[in-house]
Amino acid sequence: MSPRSGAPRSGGPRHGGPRRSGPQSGAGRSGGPREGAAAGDGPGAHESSESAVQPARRVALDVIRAVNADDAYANLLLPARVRRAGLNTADAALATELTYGTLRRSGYYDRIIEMVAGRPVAKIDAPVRDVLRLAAHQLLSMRVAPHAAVHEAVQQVRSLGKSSASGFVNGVLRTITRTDREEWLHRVQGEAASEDDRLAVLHSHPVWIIGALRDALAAQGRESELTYLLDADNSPPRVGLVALPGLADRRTVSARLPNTEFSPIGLALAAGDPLDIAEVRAGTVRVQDEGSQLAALALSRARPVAAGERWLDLCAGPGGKTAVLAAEAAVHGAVVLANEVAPARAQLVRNAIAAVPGETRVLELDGRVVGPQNVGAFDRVLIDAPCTGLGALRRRPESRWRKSPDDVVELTRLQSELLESGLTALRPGGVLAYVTCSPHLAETRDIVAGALAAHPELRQLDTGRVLAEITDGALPAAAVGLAAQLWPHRHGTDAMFIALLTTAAHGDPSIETTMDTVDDEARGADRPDRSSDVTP
Ligand SMILES: C[S@@+](CC[C@H](N)C(=O)[O-])C[C@H]1O[C@@H](n2cnc3c(N)ncnc32)[C@H](O)[C@@H]1O
Repeated sequence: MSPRSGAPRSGGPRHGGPRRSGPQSGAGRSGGPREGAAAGDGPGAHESSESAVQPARRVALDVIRAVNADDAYANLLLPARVRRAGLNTADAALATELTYGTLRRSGYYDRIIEMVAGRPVAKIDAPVRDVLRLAAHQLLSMRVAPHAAVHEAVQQVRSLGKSSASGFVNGVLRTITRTDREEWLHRVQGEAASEDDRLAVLHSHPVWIIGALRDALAAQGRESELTYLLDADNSPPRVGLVALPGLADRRTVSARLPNTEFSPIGLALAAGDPLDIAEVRAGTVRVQDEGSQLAALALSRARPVAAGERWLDLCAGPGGKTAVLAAEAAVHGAVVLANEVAPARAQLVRNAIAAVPGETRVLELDGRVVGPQNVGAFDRVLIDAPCTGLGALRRRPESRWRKSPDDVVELTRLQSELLESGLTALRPGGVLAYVTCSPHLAETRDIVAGALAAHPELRQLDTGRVLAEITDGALPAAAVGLAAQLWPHRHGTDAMFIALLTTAAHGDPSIETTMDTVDDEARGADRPDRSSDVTP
């Protein structure tokens, strides 16, 4: 079966600092346009230029500045800025494309800016650099008239109090417009130091992430799909909604919205504000990626629920999966305990489950202590572990540039400890779902293999089979061993990894009928040394 996403799109660069100081293009060779003084150029010019900037571009630059200068999150800040600016629907869509597109592809644009300017982007004044990236996105990836993009960029740099850099901005951007997009792609690829570097620049992912994604696809025999995945990471995700079981009837809502392809409780929102939907305002329909829905259902539907079961959601914030689990539990007379270490996120969990009847308590503990305090107390446990989020790059445009291989090292330690705690909390014969929104093998396969190696009594359930039942056989090619790996390019979901584990409880027939064979390979018998996975 071929991947779902369409033809590859252009774009993409690497993160981080300068790699090339030497100019490559004609303009670069001659030293490139001069940036001028970096400091503010006088108050009066600033205000009048600001009002001259088109509102969507003003909002986009504002958000990009906050992301790059203050570590803000675009997906959180943009909606607030759009509201504050009172943008109409068309301008809001434009601001979103400008912001997300620029942040995602800034690595690619940086390489071109470096070629033209004749210096590393790190040596360009940060606000000026952001103006250049925003304009480069319009010139290289959007259908914006070049003169409009250049003119607005010059106005923007003035509005930032950097009038002396306006000639530099004008020069760099005009030089970019003189070469067509295909030729830029060609030139940038010609500069690449290796095949992974070429893909990194072309698809705007850091090189170490290219390697991690390649390894994860290869584990499924799908390495050839890498460029489809990279393209999908650069494409806006569709908005998915979940109709909480027992609280919202998907058939009623789907009279207005189409069902999603795989999740039996999912709906797709093609356009518009989810808050325009009454059920969303009531909290019975929620925004949620289809992959997250399937992860929660894999646990709640792994086997029939007995009334009175106790379920634990150990890393619950902000509560998307808790809401599904709590709704499922309420239907069957089970009870959920949620836990989230960050108090603000624990509050989001409480908000997420406000519409769900029943008493779902939310603790605010380090998940590593919850197991030892509740030995064998839960029938089902969800460990939706903190992870690099490499499977959700579509949603968080800046995140790929913020993560590093060091994060993998730190996170994998925490993931193992949280899984250990969850296993301690699991009653013999109970079911545990280990889930990440990352396909990185060190965070997925290796964590599960470590647990299997440490606990001879532990077994893997056939997650692919459980998902096949949930989706009525519709989910293609998700199995990776006895676990499951979803993909943006293949399933249109975030790249969720799901592994179902159980301990064999003597005489528990429900386990014997759902349990597949033990995956000895996953236990680590022939496990390759993955330590190299976390180096760039
Ligand atoms: C991937 S997110 C969970 C997403 C959530 N299940 C949902 O569907 O909305 C991981 C969560 O684990 C939390 N976390 C990180 N370290 C933790 C710890 N030691 N104990 C418990 N939670 C932790 C993070 O704050 C984050 O909210």
